[in-house]
Amino acid sequence: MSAEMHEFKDGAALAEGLADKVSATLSDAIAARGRATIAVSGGSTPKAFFKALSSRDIDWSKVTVTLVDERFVPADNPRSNHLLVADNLLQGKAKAAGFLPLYRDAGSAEEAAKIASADAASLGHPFDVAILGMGTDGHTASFFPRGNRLAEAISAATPRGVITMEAEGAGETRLTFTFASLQDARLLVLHIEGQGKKDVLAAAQADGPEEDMPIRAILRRAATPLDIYWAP
Ligand SMILES: O=C(O)[C@H](O)[C@@H](O)[C@H](O)[C@H](O)COP(=O)(O)O
Repeated sequence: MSAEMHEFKDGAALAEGLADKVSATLSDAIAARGRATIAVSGGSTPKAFFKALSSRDIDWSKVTVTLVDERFVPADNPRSNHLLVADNLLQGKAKAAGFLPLYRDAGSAEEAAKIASADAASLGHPFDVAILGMGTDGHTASFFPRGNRLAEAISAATPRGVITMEAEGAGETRLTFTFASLQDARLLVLHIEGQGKKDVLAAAQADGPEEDMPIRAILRRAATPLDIYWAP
C-alpha cells in the first residue's frame, strides 16, 4: 500500500501541521455527515498534537473522540490513555466533544471489550480520523509482537470492534480496536518522532513477517493510504 511522508522541522511544527490536517478533516466530516469521529493513540508522542488540536475552531459538540487502544485500568490511573486525552485534548474548545472510553468498570477486560465494541458500532464506520503511534518494537495500537491475540487482531477476517490483548512488556491487559476498525479510516495517520522511529519504520517497510513488526499490517494492507507525520 502507498504511504506519504510529511516531514517537519521539529515536534512543535509537526503538532501544528497535524492539527491543521485533522481539524480540516473533522470539519469536512461534520459538513458532509453532521458529525465526526476520531480515534487517537496514547504514549508520549501525541501530547503536543493534542494541545494544538484542542484549540482549533471546529464544532466540537459534533465530534466523538475515542482511543485506538487502552490499558485495562480506570481513568484515574496515571497509565490510562483516557486520562492523557482528558488532560491534553478534551480541554479548551475541545471540551465540548464526546468521549467514548474503551475501559469499562466491568468484571473482566473481555466484558469491557464487548461493551466498548457495541458502543463503537453505534458511532458508525469508518472512523473519520485514526491517529496511530508506533513503538520501537514495531507495534501499533496494541498489536504487539507475540501478543496473545495478535493474529486475530490483525486478521482482515476479524470484524470491527475492540478485543483484549496481553503481551510481555505491555504491562496491563490492553483493549484495542482491531485492524478492521482502523485500516479504512478516512484519514489514517502514523504519527512518529525521532530518528530512531524513522529507522524502525524503514525496517518495517522491508520484507519480513507482519507478526515480527505488526505495523506492517497497516503499511501493507490498510485500505486507506497511510499518511506518515514525522519530525526529528
Ligand atoms: O497507548 C499506547 O501506548 C499506544 O497506543 C502505543 O501504541 C503507542 O502509540 C506507542 O507505543 C508509541 O508510544 P510513544 O509515543 O510513547 O513512543
